[in-house]
Amino acid sequence: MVASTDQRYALEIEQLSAGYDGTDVLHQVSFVLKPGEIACLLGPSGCGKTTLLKTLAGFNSVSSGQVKIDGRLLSSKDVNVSPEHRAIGMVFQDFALFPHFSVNQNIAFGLDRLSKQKRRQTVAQLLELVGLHGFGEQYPHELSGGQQQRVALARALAPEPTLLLLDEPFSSLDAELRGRLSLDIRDILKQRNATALMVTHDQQEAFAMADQVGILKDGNLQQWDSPFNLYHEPANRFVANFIGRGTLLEGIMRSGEAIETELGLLIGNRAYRWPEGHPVDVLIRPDDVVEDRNSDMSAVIVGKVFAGSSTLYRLELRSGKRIEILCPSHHDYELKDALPIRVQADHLIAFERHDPI
Ligand SMILES: Nc1ncnc2c1ncn2[C@@H]1O[C@H](COP(=O)(O)OP(=O)(O)OP(=O)(O)O)[C@@H](O)[C@H]1O
Repeated sequence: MVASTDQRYALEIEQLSAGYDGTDVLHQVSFVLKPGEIACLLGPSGCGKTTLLKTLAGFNSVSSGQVKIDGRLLSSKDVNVSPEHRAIGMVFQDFALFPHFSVNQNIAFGLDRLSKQKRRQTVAQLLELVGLHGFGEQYPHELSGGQQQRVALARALAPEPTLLLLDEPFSSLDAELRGRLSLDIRDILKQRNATALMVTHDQQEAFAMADQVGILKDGNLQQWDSPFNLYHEPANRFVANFIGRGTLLEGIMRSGEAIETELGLLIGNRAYRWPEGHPVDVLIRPDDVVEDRNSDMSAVIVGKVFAGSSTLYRLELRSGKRIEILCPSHHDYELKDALPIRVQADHLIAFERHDPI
């Protein structure tokens, strides 16, 4: 095994390509996780999220690149440390608790090396941590889905793995429970200073839980960044469309930071790299547009989704292009009303448009 000179990272993935039967599904994926960081992988179905977790866990071989955990080389073309020697914990969507073991026995499963007393102590601490004090003698079938998932987490954390992998751990739970549990689990992981990588389909969940989020498309990592940056600084059109809501509006550069669009001359508050006259597409998010009774620009309401404290309106512009706007829900409009609007954005993301107008 090769010891890394750089011990700052819990996980280092460098130029990793891996797949099945000689065909790569992941292509030169690189990112790092610091100790105690939580990251999520997002991407369309089939993009390779689970394959990446399986490769990190040691179930898939690597065709090129390498995986290091805590500075230890675990996977490369010539090295493949077996799953049980990787110090990795795993939590999957179907919990996979042992049905004939009590909660205590499930959590103690990977703790053979500890003395009986230490084992009992560790299990009690973990039960407390996951909010299941007093449930130790119960069996999995006597617990709710959320409680079972907490036991699965406690079991995975018990041997103090260097890295925890979670594959859609909340997907079989209802929406409300997922929301609560994801925040609880973030707190639990942070209290343990655990380093974790989670696959999810749910952007809100990823944003709520993760310090870093990776966006995969066709096995290629598009961006590895904080949730804030993914939303506000998407690296390309794919990320811009995939993350959050928004519309790409056609525009023409009028100066270093001004773009003419059908919503008027927009000042992007950033230096773009294109010359005057260059065609671009500007990303307009629902929070970039506000209602403004003094504006002489309006758009027709063609859709309305009430969401309690706010309402999302879909508006049709003169060109037929649709944008969305988020309004406080006490500002109530009807379909077909003309809503006066103004673009109010701190900064605007634009992409070069290759097609001539
Ligand atoms: N055991 C396997 N053998 C061969 N190909 C596989 C195997 N498992 C997955 N694949 C293929 O690898 C690609 C990536 O699959 P993977 O399960 O990693 O995607 P995913 O992003 O996790 O998808 P989802 O979001 O639908 O769970 C897909 O094209 C899939 O068909």
